[in-house]
Amino acid sequence: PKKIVIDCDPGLDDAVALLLAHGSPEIELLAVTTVMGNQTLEKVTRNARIVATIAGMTGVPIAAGHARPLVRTLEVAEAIHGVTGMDGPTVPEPAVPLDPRHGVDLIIETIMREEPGTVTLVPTAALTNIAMAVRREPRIVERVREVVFMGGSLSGGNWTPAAEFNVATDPEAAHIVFHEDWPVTMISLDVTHDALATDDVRERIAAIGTGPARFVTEVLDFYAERYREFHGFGAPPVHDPVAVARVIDPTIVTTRNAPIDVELGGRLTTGATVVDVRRPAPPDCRTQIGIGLDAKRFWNLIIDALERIGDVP
Ligand SMILES: Nc1ccc([C@@H]2N[C@H](CO)[C@@H](O)[C@H]2O)cc1
Ligand SMILES: [Ca+2]
Repeated sequence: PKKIVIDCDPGLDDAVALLLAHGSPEIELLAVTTVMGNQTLEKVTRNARIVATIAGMTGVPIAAGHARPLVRTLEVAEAIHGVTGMDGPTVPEPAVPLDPRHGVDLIIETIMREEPGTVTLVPTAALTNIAMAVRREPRIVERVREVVFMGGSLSGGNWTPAAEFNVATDPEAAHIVFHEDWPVTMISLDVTHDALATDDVRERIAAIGTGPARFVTEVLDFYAERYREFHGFGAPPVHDPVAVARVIDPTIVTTRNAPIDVELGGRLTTGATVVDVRRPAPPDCRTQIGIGLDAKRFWNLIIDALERIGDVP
């Protein structure tokens, strides 16, 4: 199985990404770290522990990372994820402990402990923890197998007209991560907008009939309601699990090599990911962007993972 660390801000879709990783035999989830974004660090960290409780995910360390962006001020996505950061579902009290280490230290320790080239970093939030990990221990760059990041956009943002939320929340951190000499695959809005939680998908998940499946149904129903309110359609893109699906089965996401940069000084465009697709990428280009998703196989992965998790006492 592929060893991964998920750095997340649960977050309705982060929650689905965690369950997909936990229920997939192709994934060995070594650690979960949290970072501010969809809600405050305190709230998203509580949510990560709640998801672990629902999934019966014991033995995977969960550690909190940074509470603020490197330079700018935090604006949470409360309108979408709610005041708790995971509104909608009825949830238990978290019964999985919080690891006392800082999330950045857990990322570094995990990578430095495992065989070089075996750990994939899967950030599904602002890149603050990843950037700080790189600055604190530069040796992780050569040891990480790949960074598979949900974020960015080739065609307009969802937080500003130009910027996707995870990059807009901490553009300087994203700039750091995209300019290190490691392979980065950017799973952008252009790919995740095909990961739509349609009524049919939600019914198939509800039919699984287990506790975790009920939780995901309630998450997606709430998310759909919010998307209808804000974007006028009720089949919301479930962004974060697409990054995990890419690690599980790379053929589910088609990609192409392209240089990626981040705007830090635009009056209207700060946080925009600027991808150069004018010509074939130079041979030493280590960044690639998602350009297509096999949505049918994507949702089959999620349903399979939930069926494998089964009911949790
Ligand atoms: N409207 C909206 C804002 C933020 C997010 C979060 N940011 C990323 C998508 O932009 C995902 O990681 C998701 O958790 C999703 C929807
Ligand atoms: Ca997220």
